[in-house]
Amino acid sequence: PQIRRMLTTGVCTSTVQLPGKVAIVTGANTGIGKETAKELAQRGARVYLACRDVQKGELVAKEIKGLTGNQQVLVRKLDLADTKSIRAFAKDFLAEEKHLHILINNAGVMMCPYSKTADGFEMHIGVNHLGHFLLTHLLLEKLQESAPSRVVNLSSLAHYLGRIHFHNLQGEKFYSAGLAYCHSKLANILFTRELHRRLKGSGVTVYSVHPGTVKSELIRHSTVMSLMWWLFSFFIKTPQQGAQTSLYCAVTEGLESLSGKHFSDCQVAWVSSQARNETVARRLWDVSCDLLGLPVD
Ligand SMILES: NC(=O)C1=CN([C@@H]2O[C@H](COP(=O)(O)OP(=O)(O)OC[C@H]3O[C@@H](n4cnc5c(N)ncnc54)[C@H](OP(=O)(O)O)[C@@H]3O)[C@@H](O)[C@H]2O)C=CC1
Ligand SMILES: CC1=C(/C=C/C(C)=C/C=C/C(C)=C/C=O)C(C)(C)CCC1
Repeated sequence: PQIRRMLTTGVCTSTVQLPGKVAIVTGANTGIGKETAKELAQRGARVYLACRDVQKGELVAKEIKGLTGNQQVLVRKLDLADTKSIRAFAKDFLAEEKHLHILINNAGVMMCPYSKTADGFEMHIGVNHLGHFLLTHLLLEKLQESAPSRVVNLSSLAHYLGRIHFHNLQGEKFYSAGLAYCHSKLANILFTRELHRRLKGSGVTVYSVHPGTVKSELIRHSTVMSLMWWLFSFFIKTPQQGAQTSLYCAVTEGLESLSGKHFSDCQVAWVSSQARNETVARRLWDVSCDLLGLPVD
């Protein structure tokens, strides 16, 4: 029980309510994203569930509306493995909403066999990093207009094993499904830090998060991980516990001075030396813009 307590700590104790606030949670139809969306709805926000499978999203929206009594839970199609879908999602959202206060870049894939997104990006870097990079870019003006506003990027402790191999960003020269995930989670932290640097003074703050080791569908591509999760299920967080740090970064008052930082168990957490490399962060930003056809500034 003591080990369990140690591995499942971190509760967002903020009582902040969110009436009139607008939030987007990517990958909100299951796991950590679903619980994050539920807690935001519970606090009165209008929550967009950005899901690649709208049917799954609608079932979850119905469940959240029933549980929270908040009818402002909307489902929109977003496939982060397709830049056309990301652009369509952003276009419709910008036409529909005057504000965006909270963007939770939560969706993710782990250890999938080598595959590519619709635009030819390796799946981990494509969905976990480039997809969210483009989405955030397209919504940035709205976030700035709605300041104070926040961006929360789901990363992982796994970033420690990550490296940004600029000569092999798409895994074409060598590929390991496990490491590809780690590289993409490192990219999430570098993006957080660089976005924070660029947004200083704008009222938009940015945080990266390790949610803990959480029982979810993330391990769906790995039999070994599935077995470990099953064996150690007593020690790992529930999705509701896993959502606490995202929620903490999204709502806690007075967190502005910690923009750019990485959080775990609702506290600032240490990151690897690669994740602190400003030169790599700037280069990754430029390369990402280049790959996505965004102007490099
Ligand atoms: N679980 C854990 O132990 C840890 C999780 N994390 C991070 O937390 C985040 C949430 O993961 P978790 O809840 O555990 O995992 P789940 O697999 O349970 O949820 C992932 C979500 O991402 C969605 N998703 C996957 N690919 C796409 C895509 N192309 N476009 C849009 N949505 C997509 C999934 O949709 P669908 O259901 O349709 O597949 C699902 O809703 C991830 O970023 C993960 O890296 C970090 C550290 C540990
Ligand atoms: C060794 C060990 C564990 C394994 C943890 C692992 C392997 C975590 C992997 C996390 C990942 C992949 C995060 C995703 O981003 C448990 C289950 C905590 C129980 C205690 C002993």
